[in-house]
Amino acid sequence: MIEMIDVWKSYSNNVKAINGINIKIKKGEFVYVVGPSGAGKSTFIKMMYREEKPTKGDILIDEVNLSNMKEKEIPLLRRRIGVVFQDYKLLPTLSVYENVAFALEVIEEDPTVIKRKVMDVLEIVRLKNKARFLPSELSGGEQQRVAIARAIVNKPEVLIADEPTGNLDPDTAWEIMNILDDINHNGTTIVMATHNKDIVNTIKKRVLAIEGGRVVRDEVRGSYGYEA
Ligand SMILES: Nc1ncnc2c1ncn2[C@@H]1O[C@H](COP(=O)(O)OP(=O)(O)OP(=O)(O)O)[C@@H](O)[C@H]1O
Repeated sequence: MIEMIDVWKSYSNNVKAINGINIKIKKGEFVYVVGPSGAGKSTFIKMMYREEKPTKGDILIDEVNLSNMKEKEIPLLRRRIGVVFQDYKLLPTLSVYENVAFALEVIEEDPTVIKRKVMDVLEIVRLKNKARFLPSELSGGEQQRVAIARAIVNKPEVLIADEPTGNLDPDTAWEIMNILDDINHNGTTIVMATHNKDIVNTIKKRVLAIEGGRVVRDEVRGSYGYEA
């Protein structure tokens, strides 16, 4: 369902971040993206939701080619792909409920449908009881759970996570992983960049290791392979 064919990415400062990547990710897979700092993991991930455009090559999500996608088509793509970041990126003046509902309001969903969908998804991340809270009134793990709820409320086919446990203590990181694992078991494809050695070595999944903008390892039930 996700395919990269001979993908290259140079930034305007001439940094060559991705240097010829060919990969296929099947529907329902869970893939860890690992590698040293500066290896190109974030760039690889950003190209999957068209935050960055490849300099060369094709990126296909099902039949849609992101490389020649028009700007006006991007919002439709973002409905099919949920994204979670290390720093949550919640809107600070909106409540938990409003942060999640926002993703549906922008697509003009019916208000009663919005309410049902938001409460359903807050149930999945176990935050129904904090729906009226502001992000600043939540712990880091709770904020990340809101961000996950927002990312999955549109029922995307793919969930992309860039270091989702990077700011969290080990126990909270495990809690987030268990939620991501549940979401994956319900059929959502997950691609997650991470530096968390314990998680990668314990919850075994496919591992793509990137170094110098190339895939240097692709293992079905891989290990982290670097010192933490
Ligand atoms: N917007 C940008 N403009 C110019 N260069 C960039 C930009 N973003 C990333 N780079 C460069 O591209 C290379 C790959 O960066 P990237 O953020 O993809 O690595 P990473 O593997 O995610 O690193 P980390 O683990 O530290 O987050 C680095 O040399 C980085 O400095």
